[in-house]
Amino acid sequence: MSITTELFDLTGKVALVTGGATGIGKAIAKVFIEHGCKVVVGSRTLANVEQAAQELNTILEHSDEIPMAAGVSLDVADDDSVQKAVDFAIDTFGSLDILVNSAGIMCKKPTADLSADEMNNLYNIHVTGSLRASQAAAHIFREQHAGCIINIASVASYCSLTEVTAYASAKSATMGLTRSLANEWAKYGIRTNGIAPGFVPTDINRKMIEGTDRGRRIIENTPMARFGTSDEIAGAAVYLASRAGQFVNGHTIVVDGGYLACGIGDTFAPWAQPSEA
Ligand SMILES: NC(=O)c1ccc[n+]([C@@H]2O[C@H](COP(=O)([O-])OP(=O)(O)OC[C@H]3O[C@@H](n4cnc5c(N)ncnc54)[C@H](O)[C@@H]3O)[C@@H](O)[C@H]2O)c1
Ligand SMILES: O=C(O)C(=O)C[C@H](O)[C@H](O)CO
Repeated sequence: MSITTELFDLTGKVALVTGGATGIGKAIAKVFIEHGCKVVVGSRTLANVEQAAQELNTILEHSDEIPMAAGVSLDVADDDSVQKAVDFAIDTFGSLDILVNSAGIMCKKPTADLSADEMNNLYNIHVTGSLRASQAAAHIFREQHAGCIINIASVASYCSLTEVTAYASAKSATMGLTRSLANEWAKYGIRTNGIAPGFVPTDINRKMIEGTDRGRRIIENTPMARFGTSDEIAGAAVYLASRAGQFVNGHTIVVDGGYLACGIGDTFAPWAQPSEA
């Protein structure tokens, strides 16, 4: 094995990926397996995670004989369910080294109509859900004085996007959670970082951005002039989880095709665009 490969090698590691049956979480599970990591994918519907695990087990030759993936029913809004998922990872693969908090939901509506319940629900899934899973995993990480937590934030952690106030608030808090865990838990050998993806059409946002004016404006404001793919987000997770990222702690890496860097003041303000006449 070359030195370069070893730098990113995850052989012998075990990861739990919340929301790992679809989208970005599933892509992270896939690239982890390609780098030697065993992965438990967790999501609310058992049939979905079992199907995802079955697919993930076909990635590597012979992985059906030595399974690299397993699925567990997981609701990050429920303490017991989160603890059971962590226990499942230990029972199935013998350890837990990496937690990826990718579970998420969207709520799009004008802020004037946003209810406190909707706001709290988004916060509960994205922020408190990540806290629950991180606390459960940290029991294991502290015993072994090693562990890596990766929280999936968003470009919405950094800038305003129209009519996704609950989501953007929760994603901003995700970055705060990341910094706090990085600060408090480094002494236990735990590193906590985040990834802030740009716009990737997945179940969470496809209807909002594929073939819509909103999507067109996003692409116009992205220097690479396209949406990203889940696979393009996943590489950052390998970097953060492997020896390559072993001194990185408390940061959120933006992977957005240049969206945040290019000046997005007019992104969602069509009334501010110069007239075509
Ligand atoms: N797609 C994007 O453009 C984009 C951009 C930035 C950040 N994100 C974030 O990336 C993460 C993954 O989203 P995605 O784009 O892959 O969408 P996705 O809808 O494919 O993935 C979200 C997953 O979370 C699961 N989930 C929802 N509630 C859950 C709960 N209570 N418990 C357990 N699992 C639950 C869903 O079933 C789904 O599998 C989310 O946190 C999302 O906010 C996505
Ligand atoms: O605001 C939009 O149009 C979105 O699609 C929101 C994205 O899904 C959001 O940035 C994902 O974190």
